[in-house]
Amino acid sequence: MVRLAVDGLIASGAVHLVVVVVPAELVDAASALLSSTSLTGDSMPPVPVRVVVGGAERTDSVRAGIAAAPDAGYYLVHDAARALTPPTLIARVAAELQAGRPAVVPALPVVDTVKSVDAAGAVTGTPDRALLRAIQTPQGFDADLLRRAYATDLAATDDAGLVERLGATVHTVAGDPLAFKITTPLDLTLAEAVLARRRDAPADATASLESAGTPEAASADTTTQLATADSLPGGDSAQLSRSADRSEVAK
Ligand SMILES: C[C@](O)(CO)[C@H](O)COP(=O)(O)O
Repeated sequence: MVRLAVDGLIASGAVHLVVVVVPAELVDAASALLSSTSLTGDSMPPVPVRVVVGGAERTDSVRAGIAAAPDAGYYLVHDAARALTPPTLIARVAAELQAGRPAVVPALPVVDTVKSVDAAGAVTGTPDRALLRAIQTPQGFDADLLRRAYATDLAATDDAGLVERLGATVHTVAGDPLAFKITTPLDLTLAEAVLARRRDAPADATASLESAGTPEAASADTTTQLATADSLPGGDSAQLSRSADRSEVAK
């Protein structure tokens, strides 16, 4: 999953450096796994991949990743668990940063009705589904903004949550069903099916899967969608890829 996630970031053409954050005991294995990953198309320079040690919480790991790329102009924070994220989605997030957005996240409409509950499990409310979005990665940020967010002691389940607490506006772009988080055994079965189908019919596998979610996803997009993968201006952009260190990931 880490390898696929890093390959996707590089294939987007939008990154200059990838920092992979892993538990200490997996540094050697990750380094070996990724040693031949700094590959790009014929006309592009290779993208270096650095492996660094993370921390106990998501925020500790992202903080370590930021420290490993101190000169970046932009950061894309990505989950290795979203290993099948299409490079076009990564490029879409990067393009919005390039266009001047300080914080950009991929979003999909929510298909289930969502309820809040109290500690006893009793329903306390039903938020309007039309106003909800499921948020994916990579999440893109102006580097100074993300560094400021990480200079605080705030906690959140995603990086955009930290940036929101600073009062910054976070913009959404259309997410992609293929950027789903591979967390449960069922997710893994789906991921394997996607990869098998890609091997058997590379051209139409992704297209048909993407089209299943695209019209609704497009309606969630509050910004212009660009499908090109231009490099970001003004110095390095860095990718922080979370390690697949979740205990619930199926082995
Ligand atoms: C960042 C994220 O993928 C957005 O949906 C999600 O919050 C990550 O959660 P995790 O518990 O760290 O996997």
